[in-house]
Amino acid sequence: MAEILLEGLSKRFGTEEVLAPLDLTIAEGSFVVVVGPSGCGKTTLLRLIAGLEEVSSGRVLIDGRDVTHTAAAARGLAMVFQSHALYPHMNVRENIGFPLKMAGRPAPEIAARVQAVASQLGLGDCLARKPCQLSGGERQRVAIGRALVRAPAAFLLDEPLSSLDAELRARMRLELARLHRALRTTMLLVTHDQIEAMTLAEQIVVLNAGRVEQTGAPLALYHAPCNRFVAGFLGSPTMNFIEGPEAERQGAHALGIRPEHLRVTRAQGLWPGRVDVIEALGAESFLHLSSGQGRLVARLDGSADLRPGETVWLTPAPAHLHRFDAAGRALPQRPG
Ligand SMILES: Nc1ncnc2c1ncn2[C@@H]1O[C@H](COP(=O)(O)OP(=O)(O)OP(=O)(O)O)[C@@H](O)[C@H]1O
Repeated sequence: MAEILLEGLSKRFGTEEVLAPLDLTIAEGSFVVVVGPSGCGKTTLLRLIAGLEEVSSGRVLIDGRDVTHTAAAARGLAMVFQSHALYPHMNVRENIGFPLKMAGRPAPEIAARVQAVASQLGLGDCLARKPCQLSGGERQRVAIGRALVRAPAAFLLDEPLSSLDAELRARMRLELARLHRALRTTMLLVTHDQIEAMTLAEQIVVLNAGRVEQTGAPLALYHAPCNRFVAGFLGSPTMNFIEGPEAERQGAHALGIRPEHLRVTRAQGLWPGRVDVIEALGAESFLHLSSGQGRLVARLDGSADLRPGETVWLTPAPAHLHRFDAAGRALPQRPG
């Protein structure tokens, strides 16, 4: 287990700055998720930490040791990639044991370590199988096992779930969370999937165009985003944004209200609206509405007793109304 400290870490490719200098502490044993849109620099950040890319400035410290110019293999970190890249001709036992074999460890030690890791990951019954005889989730666990067998100080995971289908991804999310709880090894995962970030992270780092927008606990960011980018990036369906006279009346350039905080009633409320489409999912429904404030989405528990075309009233919950200035920065909540 290790603490990873980044100090003023930055990266330029030629004249293009893909990561502005960033400071970040990844506490020992924690699960940190870096989330951001495609091309924002997530993979580059992992590669800098892993030692697969030279930094342009700044330092990487692992447990207080400056490893900025240390070779990747000597950093004691394990990187797990999107493509699990198992050796197809080797069985699970050989795949997991491969790094120890390469390191010239004696056969009895390899056998014992592989056995221990496989039972930790619930792979004890699959040791003789080849990758093509495994499910996607099992393959993923073998890839993690191969990293785990070297007892890494920390795991760096680059979109490890993105090649899986939706159902398996949801299952593997849970498995990763369980695994982290069992191992308590420091994990840094990068993803463009905000649901993965919200459900896995103890701490989220929102990255946008090479800059850290905000860092914090998932729900802290969800409820108190520091700007419009973070507000719009976290949450699904996304936050409703309202500009124009209504926002100005409330002393802001834009208002933000999440779908679950927009009340829909037949009795008079704040803004009139019309139901365009209802997405009924059973446990919840999403109402797509037209109003003088633009198109809005509201979330209701259960099914809605409403029909498309119906006129309704919309009222945002005042305690959950976000206000943003013209630069997109969050303004303080209005008292009352
Ligand atoms: N070796 C390189 N040379 C030049 N530019 C690069 C190189 N590697 C990455 N980039 C650029 O740096 C930026 C960040 O890339 P990076 O792969 O870190 O983004 P990402 O957030 O991981 O994206 P994605 O989610 O699509 O994988 C991109 O604009 C990319 O084109």
